[in-house]
Amino acid sequence: MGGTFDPVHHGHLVAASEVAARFELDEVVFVPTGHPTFKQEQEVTVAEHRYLMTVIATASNPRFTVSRVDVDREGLTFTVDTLRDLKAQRPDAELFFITGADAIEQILTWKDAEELFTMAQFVAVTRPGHALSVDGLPGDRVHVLEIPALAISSTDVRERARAGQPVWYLVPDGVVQYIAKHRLYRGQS
Ligand SMILES: Nc1ncnc2c1ncn2[C@@H]1O[C@H](COP(=O)(O)OP(=O)(O)OP(=O)(O)O)[C@@H](O)[C@H]1O
Ligand SMILES: O=C(O)c1ccc[n+]([C@@H]2O[C@H](COP(=O)([O-])O)[C@@H](O)[C@H]2O)c1
Repeated sequence: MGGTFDPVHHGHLVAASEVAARFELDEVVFVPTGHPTFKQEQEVTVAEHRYLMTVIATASNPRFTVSRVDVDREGLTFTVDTLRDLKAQRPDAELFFITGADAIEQILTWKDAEELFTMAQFVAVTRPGHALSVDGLPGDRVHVLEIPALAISSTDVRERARAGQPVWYLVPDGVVQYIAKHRLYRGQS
């Protein structure tokens, strides 16, 4: 599952858990972006903080891991590179890339979009506030999964933290504490 995870929240974790159960996945690899290509206009928290919060959030689940491939790669983050790197590390694995409804909607504008579908299957999960459409995408490589609706976004968590509002129960407890300890999101939205 790729994401900017700024910060990781329970919407991400439920999506990963649901897809893992439905598709009987051995492992869900969370891949925080290095420099997200579609978020160049906005301030994004340094990758190391986002990576560490993702490690904290996933630590208790034996099937969840976190990869540094995008964080450690120079330049903008493209999923075609993510999948290439993951495949090189796990040559025998069948890859599924998990996305929410908003992300899958844009996938045809991603770099090397056609090639992506040859490298992995895609699982598009429902997300409150976003219509889930996979029209025009290859039906044999793109799956749709309805998951419990959690109307949580990283944007909302950042805005709450900045406003001094609680973020308990929107993100894992360790992430609440990490945000407070490092005084994240105090000066941005
Ligand atoms: N509440 C949610 N339910 C289902 N999928 C989600 C949810 N939140 C995020 N996702 C999906 O997780 C992936 C990573 O999302 P991302 O890290 O950009 O979080 P975000 O909450 O959308 O962040 P932001 O508000 O900063 O844009 C995307 O594919 C996104 O669609
Ligand atoms: O490869 C691309 O062109 C591309 C363009 C936009 C987003 N993505 C990926 O989609 C995932 C979610 O991205 P974001 O910006 O919504 O956090 C993340 O893994 C990104 O690397 C990938």
